[in-house]
Amino acid sequence: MARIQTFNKIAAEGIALLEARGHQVGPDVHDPDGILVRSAKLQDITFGPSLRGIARAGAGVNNVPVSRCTEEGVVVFNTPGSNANSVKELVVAGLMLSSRKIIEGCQWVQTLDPAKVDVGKEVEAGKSAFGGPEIAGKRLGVIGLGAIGVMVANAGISLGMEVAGYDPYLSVNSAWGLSRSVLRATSLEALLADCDYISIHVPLNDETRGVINADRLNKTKKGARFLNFSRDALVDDQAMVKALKDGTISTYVTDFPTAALLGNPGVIAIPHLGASTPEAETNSAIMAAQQLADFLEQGNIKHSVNFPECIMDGNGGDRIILANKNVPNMVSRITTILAEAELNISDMLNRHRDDLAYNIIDVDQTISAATVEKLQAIDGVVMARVVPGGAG
Ligand SMILES: NC(=O)c1ccc[n+]([C@@H]2O[C@H](COP(=O)([O-])OP(=O)(O)OC[C@H]3O[C@@H](n4cnc5c(N)ncnc54)[C@H](O)[C@@H]3O)[C@@H](O)[C@H]2O)c1
Ligand SMILES: O=C(O)[C@H](O)COP(=O)(O)O
Repeated sequence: MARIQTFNKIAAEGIALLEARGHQVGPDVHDPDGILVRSAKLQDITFGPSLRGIARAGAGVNNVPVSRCTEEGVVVFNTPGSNANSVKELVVAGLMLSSRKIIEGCQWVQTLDPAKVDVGKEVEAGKSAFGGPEIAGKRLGVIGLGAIGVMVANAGISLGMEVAGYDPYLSVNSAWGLSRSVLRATSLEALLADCDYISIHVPLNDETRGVINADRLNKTKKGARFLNFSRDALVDDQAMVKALKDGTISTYVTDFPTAALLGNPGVIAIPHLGASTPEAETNSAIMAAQQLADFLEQGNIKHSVNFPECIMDGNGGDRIILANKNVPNMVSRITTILAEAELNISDMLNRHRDDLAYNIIDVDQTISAATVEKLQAIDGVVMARVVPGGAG
């Protein structure tokens, strides 16, 4: 049994999956082996020595101190694509809201006093103040063509838009899913200069922080509508407010409101609702719970953002999982210690990702605590554990 601490309300299906597998789950669990989280910030949390994995039920991991986790041998998971449809649907709504003055119009209708005016007559007389263009035939630029960006780009095509995409790291999987009608923008600047509607779908990291800055906004097509359903810090708020004031951007739709944006005309601020559908919450919770349980029970790693993918069927005997710096001679040092302990390796898988290697090693005999200690003491070993319950 593992102890799993939750840091947000996680959909019941995910909790049930873990409990059905015999794990203790909840917000008050102490000394956790695993953490299950949505958007709660974990940067200021000190992790105890028992922690082995963190599963983010969702896509963005900027709330998790991933580098620190890697150094401490903690595997971080996310759930790619689990909430993409939910976000895509809200982006489609955002396109409409950015184009037609639906929110202002609805707010105005609520101000009409039926005791004083004929509401139907007043609506017909006043509606011309709330018109706006159709999106069909206009050009949509999608920055980042991952799980969400591909769906948004394809939805744009279905809605009769011309769509251009920009993603220097486009995966083969995304390329397969992308409509052939989507044009390739040669650069971010070219996309910004050419598009009437722009939607950004990239992770927040050191490369993308502030990617939409004053310089790029100055080069953006006059009157463009900008949608941000990714993260607040991708966009320089002050520069966006200025662009809204001078008409460079006509509407900024964001799922990540900040103090600097509130009260500015042209801002449509949504309270981070992109993934708030029962379908997305259930999908994400189940995927996160499954991945965390598979890792804690068997050492298998799927959809980690800091460890390599590594999955091996067990043989029913003891299993060691071990992470080490990806430098020469590590495997021989590990296997030497196992040989000295007279352990026969029945199966072994070694994978690496950047500077980190991860090993799953099944042996025919029982592994002693002393052997694990020797493995942990090898210079360059970040983490070594016997998976409780063996590799069956
Ligand atoms: N509003 C919400 O509730 C909500 C929900 C899910 C995800 N998100 C945000 O959306 C982001 C994207 O989610 P996803 O599921 O599509 O992730 P994803 O990993 O499937 O796709 C991200 C894409 O961005 C691309 N990319 C990375 N750096 C880039 C750059 N500098 N320029 C252009 N493209 C770049 C990658 O190649 C990848 O194709 C998440 O990281 C998260 O921050 C928000
Ligand atoms: O990155 C994500 O998956 C989204 O921002 C969703 O966040 P949430 O799980 O807090 O709704």
